Amino acid sequence: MARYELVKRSVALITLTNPPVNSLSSAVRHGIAKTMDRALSDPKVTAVVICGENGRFCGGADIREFAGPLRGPPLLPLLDSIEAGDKPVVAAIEGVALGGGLELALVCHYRIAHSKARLGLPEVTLGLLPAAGGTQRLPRLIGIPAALELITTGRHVSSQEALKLGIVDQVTEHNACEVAVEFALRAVAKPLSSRRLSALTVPCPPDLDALLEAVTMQIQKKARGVMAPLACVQAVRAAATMPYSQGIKRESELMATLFNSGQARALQYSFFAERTAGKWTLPSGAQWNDTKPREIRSAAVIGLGTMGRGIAVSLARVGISVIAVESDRKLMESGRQMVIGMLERDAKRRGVSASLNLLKFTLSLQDLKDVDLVIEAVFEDMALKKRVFQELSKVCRPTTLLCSNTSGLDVDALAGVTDRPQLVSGMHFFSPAHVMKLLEVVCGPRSSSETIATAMSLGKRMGKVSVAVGNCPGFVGNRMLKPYSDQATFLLEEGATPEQIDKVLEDFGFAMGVFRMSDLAGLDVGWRVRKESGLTGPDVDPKNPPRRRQGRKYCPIPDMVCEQGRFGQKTGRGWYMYDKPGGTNAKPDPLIQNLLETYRGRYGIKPRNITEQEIIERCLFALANEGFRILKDGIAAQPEDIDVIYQFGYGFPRHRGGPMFYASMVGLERVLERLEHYHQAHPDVSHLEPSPLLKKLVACGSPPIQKWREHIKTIHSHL
Ligand SMILES: C/C=C(\C)C(=O)SCCNC(=O)CCNC(=O)[C@H](O)C(C)(C)COP(=O)(O)OP(=O)(O)OC[C@H]1O[C@@H](n2cnc3c(N)ncnc32)[C@H](O)[C@@H]1OP(=O)(O)O
Repeated sequence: MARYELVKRSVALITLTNPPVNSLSSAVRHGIAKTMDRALSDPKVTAVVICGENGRFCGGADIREFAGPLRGPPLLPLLDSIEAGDKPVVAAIEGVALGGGLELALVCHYRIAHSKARLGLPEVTLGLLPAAGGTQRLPRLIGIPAALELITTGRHVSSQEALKLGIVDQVTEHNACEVAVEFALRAVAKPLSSRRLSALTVPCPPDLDALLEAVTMQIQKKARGVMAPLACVQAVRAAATMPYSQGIKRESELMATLFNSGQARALQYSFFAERTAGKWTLPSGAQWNDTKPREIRSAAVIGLGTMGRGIAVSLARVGISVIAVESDRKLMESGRQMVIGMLERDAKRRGVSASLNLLKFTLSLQDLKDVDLVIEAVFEDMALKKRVFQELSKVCRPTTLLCSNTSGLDVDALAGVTDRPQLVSGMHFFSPAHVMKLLEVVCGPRSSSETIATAMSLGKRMGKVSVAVGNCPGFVGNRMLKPYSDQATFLLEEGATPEQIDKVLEDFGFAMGVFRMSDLAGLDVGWRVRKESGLTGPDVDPKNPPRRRQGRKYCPIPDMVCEQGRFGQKTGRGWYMYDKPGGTNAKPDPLIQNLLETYRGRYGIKPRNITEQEIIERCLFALANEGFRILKDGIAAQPEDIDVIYQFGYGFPRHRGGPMFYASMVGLERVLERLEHYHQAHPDVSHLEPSPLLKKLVACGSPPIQKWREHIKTIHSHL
């Protein structure tokens, strides 16, 4: 796990060998301890270089080991002993030096980085802090403000930025290991005392308290309820105000509070969930690692509305040439201006030149005959989409992949009107498509494995977290949204207000409560869907009992809000009022309060006081309950997929892991018991009836989330 060689007769070269990222597993820590002892005790050795195999220095502690008891030498004393040694040690950083990997580099007396390397202390993103001396050494090296920023955000820096900050001594374009060996030979005669970071005093800014206060406030605003960044601030404060020996104790104490916290478990689960989601399997048995995606050089986007524009930008900025199609010249021209503006702003922010030459705008589908892939992003109307797919089938060459950005319509029905159903899939982007990281890749029953592999790989290339899902109304994300938002509107009937429900959800950690999110997305979209499905509007049978549709309980309040022309932020009025159309500053609106009171009066509903607990349980347990149904129906292959979708597409707080992980943390038995309780109180709300899979898992002793898959026997997997 750590290879030892003697090079240039007197330099001990220690290579970490734990692919793929050379994480500091117990075996690697053991290997470092053994090889360092050997180097320090061998009189032939005058200096040491530490590097990582396969061009990667070290990705930090082995996160998988956190779940078990500590084995092997603990990291902190091991690192302290490297720094205290009397032979110069040089870190040769290629690829990454992250977390414990950077802490290892910081105890080396010198650091050489390859020009393409990335460095950082991302522990905070795992609910932890850099507890192997990182919070004490980095401030001593680069000062409090810069260290505070890196430690509290976990941001990775390039080697060029690391050089500017003073984290590394040299950046090289050549083999960092060879450069480090030469560097080590030159360092032999030099004194080491000034190179031991723990011995340095911290350059402390005069306005330390104000700085720490400002950063704390920033964190509380941005990451409400998240513990780790606040603990990081306290650890850095210790570095600024205490000698190393005491600071390191404070670092350990703070780490102890974080290490076994639910937040740390959720964030570490989220790290692996994101990677698990990329590993899809289809019912045919084809999977991510045995199906080659097609190379996509050119693509077309049909429709230049909000979604189409964002999709065009996402494609062009990764070097794919894009033909954007509109049906109307005026719309095409305004779309062109907006796409160009978005690409220019994006390029400016990234310090690159905008790839405008990759864009072409047209009014004719005939121009698409040679593209590799088409993404249709027209209005959410099945008849219109079918016409587009029929036309594409005639126009595009037979090998062109045809994808729809539908947010919930039947992808197989679209495939059915084409001459190539195997080349059709859904690519459901989230708005704004050039910003939001989630992509649901919808596998129709006839989509080929190559089609899915290509859509997944294209998503990755565009920087998206892509998740393969099955084909059913709403797929995973929007199908689950229904019971969640239904519960929120039922709670309005019973006595809650939009701002009360949103506050509870935002305090839980959601980026936005359900009503603020609906105002942002536009209330008219759901209204149109409800009208089309006969739930509201003139087609509803007047003999229908009030507050019931299609045999189920129905809350018409969202329709009443829309009937008043309140479509959300864009109209300046929705569940809230805004300063102006397009405004974002949501204020409670007395008119909504009136509407709710009148409504309750009309139906004789006596408003009651609704607790925070009830809001959380009814909204979130109903959400997870639908997740269990989705798993049972084979629409998502694993709970991780659902959690990733909710984190990246719906603002579910990452430090809670996602709806399914949250249910597992609360305890499946408790979730079942509460759902049974609420279903008894609302027997006409089917979403509150506990799903068979939840019941089965509880009957099997509530296994950990990683084991749920073993209990899911889908009758027919859609994936
Ligand atoms: C106290 C705490 C201390 C001292 C710590 O050090 S906490 C760990 C801090 N380090 C990190 O947070 C780095 C985490 N890893 C990454 O950010 C990335 O993996 C990477 C930038 C190092 C590489 O990215 P990439 O090339 O895209 O590869 P993947 O992300 O797909 O990773 C490849 C596989 O390696 C597994 N992995 C990565 N890092 C670790 C780790 N530190 N411990 C355990 N396993 C790790 C990752 O899960 C992938 O596994 P598979 O999916 O292939 O099974």
